[in-house]
Amino acid sequence: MKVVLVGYGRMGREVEQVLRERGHEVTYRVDPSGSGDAPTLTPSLLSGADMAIEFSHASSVVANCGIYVETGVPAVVGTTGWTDRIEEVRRMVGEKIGYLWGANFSIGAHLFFALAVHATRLTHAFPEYDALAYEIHHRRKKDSPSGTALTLAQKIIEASKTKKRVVIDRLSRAPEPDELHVASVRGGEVPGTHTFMLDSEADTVEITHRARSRRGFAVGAVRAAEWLLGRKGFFTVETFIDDIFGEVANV
Ligand SMILES: NC(=O)C1=CN([C@@H]2O[C@H](COP(=O)(O)OP(=O)(O)OC[C@H]3O[C@@H](n4cnc5c(N)ncnc54)[C@H](OP(=O)(O)O)[C@@H]3O)[C@@H](O)[C@H]2O)C=CC1
Ligand SMILES: O=C(O)C1=N[C@H](C(=O)O)C[C@H](O)C1
Repeated sequence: MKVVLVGYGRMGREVEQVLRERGHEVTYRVDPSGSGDAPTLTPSLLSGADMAIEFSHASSVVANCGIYVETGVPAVVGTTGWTDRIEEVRRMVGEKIGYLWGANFSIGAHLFFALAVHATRLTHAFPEYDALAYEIHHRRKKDSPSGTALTLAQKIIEASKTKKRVVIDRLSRAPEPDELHVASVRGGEVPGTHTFMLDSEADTVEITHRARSRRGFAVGAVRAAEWLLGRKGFFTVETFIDDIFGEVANV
């Protein structure tokens, strides 16, 4: 595949390495910081491209989607922090191009989601267990909570009989029993750690996904791009995971 990288920061560089290893070609790197070949995405940069892979900033996702649709180039998007506009993007995409978004492309994160959802269902019989979640990321991360934490929270709300709403950040009050509290910590170089906890008077059950590096995210994104080629419509990474690994993504 001839791939345009949109966003050439930590993830863009990692994706480039995986693309090379898997026999793909990077035709342009788009990044406003001066580290790429061009500062912003334009339709001409996508000419002749088979795919765009975007790890950029939340503020650019919707405008870039318009350019993918205009040029007919499919895109895999890993950028987080913009899902308040997901329905707008879904409508823009329609059946015109293939567009796949995921908050976390690492396979282990999807095993983590599946385990957390299963554990939540098991606690239907044990209401003494309360659920909570927290995530830790490097000091340069711009969005909070992480896209992965928000995705996890949505899945837990759907699976839980008690938790109905997500509350984030610092609470200056006690959470209500139907609120799932999701907290974020930022610092150091942590590539991404997410913990789901079930806690009772007797004990604690913890499920953690801890990325060792960004490689797992990048491999997943490139595999998702290979999967997307030739497909049309708006997909999330769960569809791709489900397709290649069976029911893991949707237990
Ligand atoms: N789905 C997944 O598996 C993963 C998702 N992510 C997400 O990916 C995103 C990027 O992460 P990461 O690479 O660590 O961040 P970085 O800050 O290292 O890289 C993002 C780059 O995108 C650039 N950028 C900003 N606006 C645009 C634009 N309009 N067009 C092209 N490039 C742009 C930034 O430039 P500048 O700094 O000048 O603004 C920056 O160089 C984040 O939203 C993060 O949460 C990260 C890891 C895994
Ligand atoms: O910004 C990051 O680094 C990461 N962002 C994604 C998220 O917001 O969930 C995925 C991963 O945790 C790394």
